[in-house]
Amino acid sequence: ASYHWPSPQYDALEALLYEGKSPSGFNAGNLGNNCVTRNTGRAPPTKSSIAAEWTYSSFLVFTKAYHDMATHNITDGTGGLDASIFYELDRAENIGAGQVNSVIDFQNAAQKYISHADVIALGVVWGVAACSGPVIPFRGGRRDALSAGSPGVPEPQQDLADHIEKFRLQGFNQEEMIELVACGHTLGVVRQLDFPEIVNTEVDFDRTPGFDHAIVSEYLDGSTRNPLVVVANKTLASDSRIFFSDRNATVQKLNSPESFSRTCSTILEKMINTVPKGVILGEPIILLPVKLVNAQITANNGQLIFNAVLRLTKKKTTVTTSRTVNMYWCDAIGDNVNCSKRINIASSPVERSPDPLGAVLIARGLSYNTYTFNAPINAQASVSQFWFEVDEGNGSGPKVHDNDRSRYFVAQDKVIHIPSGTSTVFAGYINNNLVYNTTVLAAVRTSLEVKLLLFFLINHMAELVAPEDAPAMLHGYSFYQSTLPLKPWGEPILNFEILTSGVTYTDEPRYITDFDRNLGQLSPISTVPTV
Ligand code: HEM
Repeated sequence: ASYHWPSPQYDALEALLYEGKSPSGFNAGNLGNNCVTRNTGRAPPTKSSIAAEWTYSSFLVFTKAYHDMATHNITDGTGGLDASIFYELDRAENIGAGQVNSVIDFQNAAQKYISHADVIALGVVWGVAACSGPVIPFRGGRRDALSAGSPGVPEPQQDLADHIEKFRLQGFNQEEMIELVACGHTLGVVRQLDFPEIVNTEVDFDRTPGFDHAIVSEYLDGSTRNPLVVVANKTLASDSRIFFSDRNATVQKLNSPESFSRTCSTILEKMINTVPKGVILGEPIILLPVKLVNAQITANNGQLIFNAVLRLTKKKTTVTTSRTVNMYWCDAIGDNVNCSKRINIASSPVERSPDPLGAVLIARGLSYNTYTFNAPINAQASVSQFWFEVDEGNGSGPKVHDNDRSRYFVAQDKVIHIPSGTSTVFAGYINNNLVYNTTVLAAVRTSLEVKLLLFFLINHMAELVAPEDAPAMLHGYSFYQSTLPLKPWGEPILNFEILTSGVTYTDEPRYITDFDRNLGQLSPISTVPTV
């Protein structure tokens, strides 16, 4: 199946996987810059520290992903990677306060198109890629459980037969069990806080922070400090029992960079794709070379604007200095409807490179640029279809990107979001959580009789009303406003729903801040006659 716009779920999963852009609006792209192997403790609750939290969260979530998946039972097909972990945190087998924090962070990251379970699976892909491991293929479509699953997480004091049986129930044979434990324990530590009978501080499973075969090479050459091997009380030496359970045959096979990377990619893919019976995962999410990131009608300083953002990927090594990108569009109403007379053109978009890159992009040696158009339009013309032309400036001529000839379109222009009247203001703390007041300004076509106008912000909802001190006129539109106190996590994302006499219009969720940054610079526009 090939990609065709609009595919909002694919777009959301693709952005999260490759750009590290969370559906709750938080940019987790910094994951790619770090392979943090120690949980240094929960950072104080400031906005800037959220990024740091994510860095180790993705890593901690790696453990959580296994713990979540461990509820799978091959006999009846129940359990698996289904985010049931949220209901299981009070179990002894899920010990570890840091882990609870990381799960709550990830809980907030899910949204309309992405389940919590998909975010947990992504944590594994990110965590491994950020630590220079393989890029595990990722599919979306996991479904969230509504209650706890059956217990199944192995614990160090259990004997070998017990562990073999637990992994068998999860769908892994003995060799796969050894692989999974080695691949999991190449990252991270055992903490005194959680396991005082094993360590009296924090001890790494191996000496290298990266995702590599040191976990098995150190074990095989006898230099290992792995707490689950060298612990004095041998009852707790579960890694030792597991690795030696086939006389080291499997760990020996894993003892090279290539075989470790290849085997771990396969076994971890199997782990994140272990889902309850009946859940069907989608195709692997591939990086889109050409992607429409955003398209909406909006306004600034009384000017109606058609805002569109195109994303183009490139190899990090290829520098394209002479690339030009133009946007073409047709009017939706008036005497030039659907380009009956003229085609509109916007040029010189604002070009941006990502800051910073997501882990999976770095691992793939890829980067991207976005091209933001802000074309001034008027309410009597609006926008129907649009498309792009890209010229790399290398003599090969312009290339049309028109969504496989069906072109892109603006979903609706009835209710529009006005970024300049939208703000989040720090309001204080509630139970150690930051609280912001979020004010949202929208404009609605004056011709519509509005019965109810709602906006949604993460899990919150509020009604918008005409503001007392309305901003300057916007021809063809009237303003509506509301303020909502909420505990945001990352950067808020919003969408509107408007009930008029007869029809309900809903717009797509958008990131407030993403969009704010892009406004202000209008694109030069021109027209050519339709031939
Ligand atoms: C018999 C099976 C297993 C046992 C007994 C076991 C036991 C443990 C223990 C005791 C810790 C220390 C946790 C802490 O101090 O908070 C740990 C950490 C960890 N385990 Fe396992 N584990 C097993 C299998 C796995 C598997 C299959 C994976 C993933 C594929 C995995 C991934 C991890 C990771 C990434 C950490 C480090 C977490 C961190 O640093 O925060 N483990 N494990």
